[in-house]
Amino acid sequence: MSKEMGLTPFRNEPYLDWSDEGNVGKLRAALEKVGGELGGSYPLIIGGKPVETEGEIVSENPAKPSQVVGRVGRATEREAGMALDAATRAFEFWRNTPPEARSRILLRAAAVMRRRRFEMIAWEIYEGGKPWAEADAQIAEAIDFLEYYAREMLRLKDGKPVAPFPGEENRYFYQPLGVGVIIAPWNFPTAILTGMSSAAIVTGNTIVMKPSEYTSVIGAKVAEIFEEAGLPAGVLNFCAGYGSEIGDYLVEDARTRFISFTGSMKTGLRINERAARTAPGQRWIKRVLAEMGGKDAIVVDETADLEAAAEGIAVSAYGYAGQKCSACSRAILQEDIHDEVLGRILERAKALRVGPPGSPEVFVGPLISRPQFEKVAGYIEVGKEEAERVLGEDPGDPEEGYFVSPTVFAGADPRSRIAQEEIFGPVLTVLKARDFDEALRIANDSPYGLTGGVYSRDRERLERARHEFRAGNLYFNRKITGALVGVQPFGGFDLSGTNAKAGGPDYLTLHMQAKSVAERF
Ligand SMILES: NC(=O)c1ccc[n+]([C@@H]2O[C@H](COP(=O)([O-])OP(=O)(O)OC[C@H]3O[C@@H](n4cnc5c(N)ncnc54)[C@H](O)[C@@H]3O)[C@@H](O)[C@H]2O)c1
Ligand SMILES: N[C@@H](CCC=O)C(=O)O
Repeated sequence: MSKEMGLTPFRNEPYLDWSDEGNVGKLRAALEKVGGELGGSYPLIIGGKPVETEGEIVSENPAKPSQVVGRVGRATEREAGMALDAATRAFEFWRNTPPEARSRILLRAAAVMRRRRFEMIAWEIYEGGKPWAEADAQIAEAIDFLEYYAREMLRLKDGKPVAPFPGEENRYFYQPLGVGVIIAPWNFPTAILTGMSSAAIVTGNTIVMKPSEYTSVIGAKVAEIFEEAGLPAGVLNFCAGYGSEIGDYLVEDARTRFISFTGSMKTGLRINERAARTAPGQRWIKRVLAEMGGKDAIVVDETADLEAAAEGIAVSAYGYAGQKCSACSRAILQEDIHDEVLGRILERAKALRVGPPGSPEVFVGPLISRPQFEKVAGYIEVGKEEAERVLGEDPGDPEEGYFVSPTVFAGADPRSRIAQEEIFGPVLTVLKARDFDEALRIANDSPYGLTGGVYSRDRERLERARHEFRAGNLYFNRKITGALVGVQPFGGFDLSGTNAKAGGPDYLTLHMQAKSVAERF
């Protein structure tokens, strides 16, 4: 147990206080320092050695697309194959490395991340377009994953008790799986990449780590932090590349034992299908963890604190410009309070500062990329056909940054596209329901089931929602984003994914196989 190593119990890393001038000064200094490092080159790292590639990924600042954040190696199938080989070789020693030693690497990585916190926040701002508080929350969450999984491994290292049987010793314990392919999205480029990678590593697996093509510089920094923490060569192989170029190859290869993916439903389902086929020479059924999108709803009834509801909806809808799988994209308001809550949402949304994340007051930064900007702009056109746009403007010139202002559509049909499809931008669809029954029915009328919320003071309704609201992460009388590691294990139902519950007590076991050993004396 963690007590054996003298560890304090897990506690979430506190967020930085941006009203503290000291923190503001430190971040400005980090932004300047990192600003001087923009445009640098980052090779792949395979088996601990830098590997140059013919092509490159040119990563840009979404708030200023002409600014190159960095140039990162762009793996082809050749380098992806090299990475799988290196991970396969490293598995031979890493699987036998004591769990305590593996946990120590995570603890050390957390310490390195803490020391480099302002620098990492700065990279999040430049490459991810994150407002300050969001960028900071990313690094805090990454630290949390490292600290939490280090302790979880110590809890699980000796397995679990089984029923005693006369004349025998019976043991039940866990062993690593093998080579894992880690495929991450761009929207939580430090936290999710660190979380998925550290869980795989601490359980004794070796990995090929593929960050999103939009945030590959941050991927290189995360790899660097693990190296600085003393992770042996070959355990983590940094293999940046385009999903369309190396994704299928990594998923289908016989050397791959498991895939840990976070991203869109479309890609997740593709991975799931391809991983199910048995490649020649493959000796296992591949395991797939696929955490995917959402079309998350908040229901407000007539008993609710309407002020709190409007605040929770606005924060959940527009934080990081709505680019969270947990974002509120549907507000379902009972008809007797609909107009009042809508009015309060509009008030709040209008007051949000939109722009390049140059100061702590900016709440809505840019969308991540031109394709994402075009996708959201397209949905705004769809929304204008399907409902009434009561807030928002047509997006401006993408050459000036991928900005879209907070947008609200009202009067939509719950079956319309803007009420059914994941938009992944600062676009909220407000729906009207006759009563709580209808509100819950509308909330559940989605192929997704990631997050959800209810604002109500009615105990009976809350208890009903507790069981009937189809969401892996359900919140009452608060915002529906910002799940905390160890506190709200994260992962959805239905087509939101495999319900892996990152940051929870079952997560690490998904990266291992359990063994029963019986010895008769
Ligand atoms: N449920 C969660 O925990 C969670 C968390 C964050 C984001 N998301 C979801 O992620 C999506 C946004 O992320 P995104 O745009 O990066 O998603 P995406 O599916 O486009 O890409 C995710 C990753 O998959 C890779 N990829 C693309 N094609 C592939 C293929 N054929 N094989 C293997 N890998 C491939 C990409 O290169 C990237 O690294 C949203 O839908 C969001 O809801 C979910
Ligand atoms: N875990 C994050 C969402 C991750 C997906 O984008 C939250 O709870 O807001």
